[in-house]
Amino acid sequence: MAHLLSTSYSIKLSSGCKRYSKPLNQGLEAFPTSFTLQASKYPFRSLVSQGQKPLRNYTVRATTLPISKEAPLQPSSDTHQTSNEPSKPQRVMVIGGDGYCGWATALHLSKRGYEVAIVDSLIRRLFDHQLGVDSLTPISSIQNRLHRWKSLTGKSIELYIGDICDFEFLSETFQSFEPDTVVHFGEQRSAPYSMIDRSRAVFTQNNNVIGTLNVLFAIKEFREQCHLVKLGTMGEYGTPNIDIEEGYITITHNGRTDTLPYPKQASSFYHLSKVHDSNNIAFTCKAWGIRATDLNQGVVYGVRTDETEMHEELCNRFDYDGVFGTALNRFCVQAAVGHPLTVYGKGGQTRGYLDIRDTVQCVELAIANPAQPGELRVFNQFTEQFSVNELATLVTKAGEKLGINVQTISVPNPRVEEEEHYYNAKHTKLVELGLEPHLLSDSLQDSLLNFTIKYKDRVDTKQIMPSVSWRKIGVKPRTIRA
Ligand SMILES: O=c1ccn([C@@H]2O[C@H](COP(=O)(O)OP(=O)(O)O[C@H]3O[C@H](CS(=O)(=O)O)[C@@H](O)[C@H](O)[C@H]3O)[C@@H](O)[C@H]2O)c(=O)[nH]1
Repeated sequence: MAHLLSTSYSIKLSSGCKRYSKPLNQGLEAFPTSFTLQASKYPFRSLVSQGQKPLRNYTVRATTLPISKEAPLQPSSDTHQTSNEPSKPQRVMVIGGDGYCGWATALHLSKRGYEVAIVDSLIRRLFDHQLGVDSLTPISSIQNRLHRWKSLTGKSIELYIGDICDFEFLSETFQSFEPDTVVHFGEQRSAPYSMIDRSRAVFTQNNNVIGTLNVLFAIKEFREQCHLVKLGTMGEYGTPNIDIEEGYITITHNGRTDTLPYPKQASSFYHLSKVHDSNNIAFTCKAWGIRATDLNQGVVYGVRTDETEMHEELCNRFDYDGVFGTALNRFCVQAAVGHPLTVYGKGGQTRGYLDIRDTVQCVELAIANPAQPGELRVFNQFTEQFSVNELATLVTKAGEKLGINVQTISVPNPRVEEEEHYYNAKHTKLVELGLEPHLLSDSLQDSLLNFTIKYKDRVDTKQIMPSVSWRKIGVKPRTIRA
C-alpha cells in the first residue's frame, strides 16, 4: 500500500482553487471549490465497467473546512448533563457522520445539546455509484442536510470533509474542533464489500485499521483526555459454542485464573478489520492511557429517528442491495415489492439485532458515562437475538396483517458461516446505563414494513440477489452490480 499512499499530488478543480489548510468562517457555498485530489488507495479502477475509460485512483482529499463555524450554542434544556458536569456542552466529533448510523447519531447528539462536528470523506456515497446501487430513500447532500437542520432547530453542526487516513487532515480537524469525545463510525462496514475482490479486502483493512490508528495517535497528541467511542461489531466474536460475554472472559487454566479479551473468530475481511482495531485500541489504552469504549454492535434495522423524520431532507439512507443491505431491512423491502425473502442457506444463522433508535441512545449513553483513562470498556450493543428464519417468519406475519402474501426462498449461502449453531450473547451493560430498547415486534408493525411500502416504486429488484461469494474471491478486480 505504501506506494499508493505516497504518490500524492494535487489537482486544481477550478482555476485559483486552493486546498484550505485552516478552518474558514465561510458558509456552504465555499465548500465545493475546496477540493484537492490525491492519488489514493481507493479501488476506483477496478470498478469501471469494461470498455469504459478507466478512472484514476483519486480521492477527494482533506480540506479542514468547518462549514458553519459560528458562536457556540448554549446547551439546550434537554442536554444530557448532570449538575456535577461542566455547564459547557460537550464537543463530540462524529467520524462517519454522513452514513446510516452516523447521520442519525449526529442529529440526535446535536438535538441533545452537544456541540457536534461531522468528519466524513463521503466515500459511502461513492460506493453506491461504483456498484450501481442506491438507497431506498432519496438522501440529500450533506450540505443540504446541515442547512435544513440549522433552519429547523437553530443548531449548527460543523462539517469537515476528508479522509482520516490522511493524518495531516485529521490533525488539523482535531486542533480546530477540540473534541471531548470522538464517536468513530468512519469505516467501510460491509462484509460483502470486503469480500468482492483483493483490492476491496485490502481497501477495507487499510481504511479501517489505519483510520482508527490515526484517531488513536490524534487523541494522544492533541486531546489526551478525549474519550473514544468506537463502533465495533458483534461479528468479532463469531459464533462460539459457549455464551458470549461483553468483551472479556474469566478463564481458569492449569489452576490459574485471569480475565482476558474474549476470543475473536471473525468471518469476513471486514469483521476482521474490527478485530485488528480492537487490538490496537486495547494496546494504546494500556500504553498511553487512552480512554475508550468499544461498542460491539449487532445488525441495525429501521430508518426513522425522532430527528431524521423532522423533514424529508433529513431522511436517512436505507440500503437493501446485496452488498450494503442488512438482513431485516432487506427482507422488508423484498416483502414490499413481492420478491421472495432471501434466506441464505439453512437460515439458522443467529445474530443480535437493534433498532437504529437504540443505536443513537446507546452512543449517547456511552458518551455521557465515559470510560476512565487507560480503560477499554466493551459493550455488546444489541437488544434481541433472532435467526434469519425467525426474521423471515416475523416479516411474513407482518405482511399478512397488511394483506401482503410473503414468500421465502433458500438461496445458496454466498458466505462461509455456521448455519445452525448455539448463540447466547450477554448484553446487559447498556441496559444498566439506562437503555430503553425498542423491540422488533412493535416497531416492525408500526413503521418498518409500511415505510418500505411507501418507497417501493424506487426499488430496483436487480439489486436484491447476492453477488459476492466468500469462496470465489480472487485477486482479479471485479466490476459488479450488487
Ligand atoms: O438477504 C440476506 C442477508 C443476510 N442474510 C444472513 O443474515 C446474517 C446477517 O447478515 P447481514 O448482511 O444482515 O449483516 P452482516 O453482514 O453481519 O453485517 C452487518 O451487521 C454487522 C453486525 S454483526 O452481524 O456482526 O453482529 C455489522 O458489523 C455490519 O457493519 C453490518 O453490515 C448473515 O448470517 C447472513 O448470511 C441472509 O440470510 N439473507
